[in-house]
Amino acid sequence: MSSHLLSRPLLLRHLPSLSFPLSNNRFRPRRLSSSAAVRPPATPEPVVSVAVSADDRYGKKQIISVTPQIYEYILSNVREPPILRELREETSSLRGSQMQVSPDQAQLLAMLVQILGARRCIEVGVYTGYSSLAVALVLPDSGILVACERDARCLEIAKKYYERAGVSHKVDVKHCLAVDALNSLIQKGEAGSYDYAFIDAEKRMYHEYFELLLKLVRIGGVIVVDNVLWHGNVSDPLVSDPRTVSIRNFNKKLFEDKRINISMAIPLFSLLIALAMKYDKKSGDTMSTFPQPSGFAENGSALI
Ligand SMILES: C[S@@+](CC[C@H](N)C(=O)[O-])C[C@H]1O[C@@H](n2cnc3c(N)ncnc32)[C@H](O)[C@@H]1O
Repeated sequence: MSSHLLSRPLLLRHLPSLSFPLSNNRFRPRRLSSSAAVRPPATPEPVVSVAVSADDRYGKKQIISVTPQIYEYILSNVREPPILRELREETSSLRGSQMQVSPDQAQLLAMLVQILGARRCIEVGVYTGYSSLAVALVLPDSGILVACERDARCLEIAKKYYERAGVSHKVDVKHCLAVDALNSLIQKGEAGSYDYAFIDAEKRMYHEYFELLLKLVRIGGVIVVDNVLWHGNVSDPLVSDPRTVSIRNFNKKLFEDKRINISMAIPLFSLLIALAMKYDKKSGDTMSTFPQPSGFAENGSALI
């Protein structure tokens, strides 16, 4: 999240072009070659591109870049509920299917909700419902997820899956512009009553969504923001299309915002999630207001 970090380009130490058979989970790539067949090397080679900061003061801390093979491995370690898999597969043939969060991201969002002990959640940008269903599945029966989406056809699919998963009673679908839905929640007196929010809609509206959601979440509540790297474009000063500029400015604003604690996490390909936890200005405390996560003991979570 830090503009300090962003201002220091990462050096990418990488192997030559690599290709990865997606079905093979072993960490051994094949080098691309102009000649025909290439024998696999006798000894295993490192398979990852490694990035280190150009600034020596970060030491030799290395960050691996996620190759298709590594990503395949991550995906093979996701416990994706069958109903989510069905929704993902139905969505895969639709226009915009690349927009839905990946199974590993959905698993993380669901775990965050569980760790928070969240009962009241908001999602801005539902599409066909993958991330919202992942959250609704782990909410307690009395929990509620306000799901904001402007596209009626997407919502039909989402509602079908909420129904099939038996979570419809936990999802309050708002078919309208997200800003209108959020303003109406504030007008109804619901400010400070939500535990968790996920922003995943129009990139140039991130500032507006964030300000409204910051009113709606409680102290210690968490706002998760998708796509804050925007395909890596935010770190490239030569890229200046409106969406990139908007997300770059948004990241800077969050970094400087004293009302929240922040963390930029989970780099997967071009995606990166930012977390903002609402801060208590008076006590400087975000933790003391956390409720005990309900059902935590029987549904133990492991963050690995
Ligand atoms: C990236 S997709 C959401 C993906 C979803 N979170 C998932 O994991 O499946 C963004 C969605 O936001 C919706 N959207 C964009 N602008 C919106 C707005 N102003 N109000 C409500 N929904 C909006 C789009 O119609 C689209 O379905």
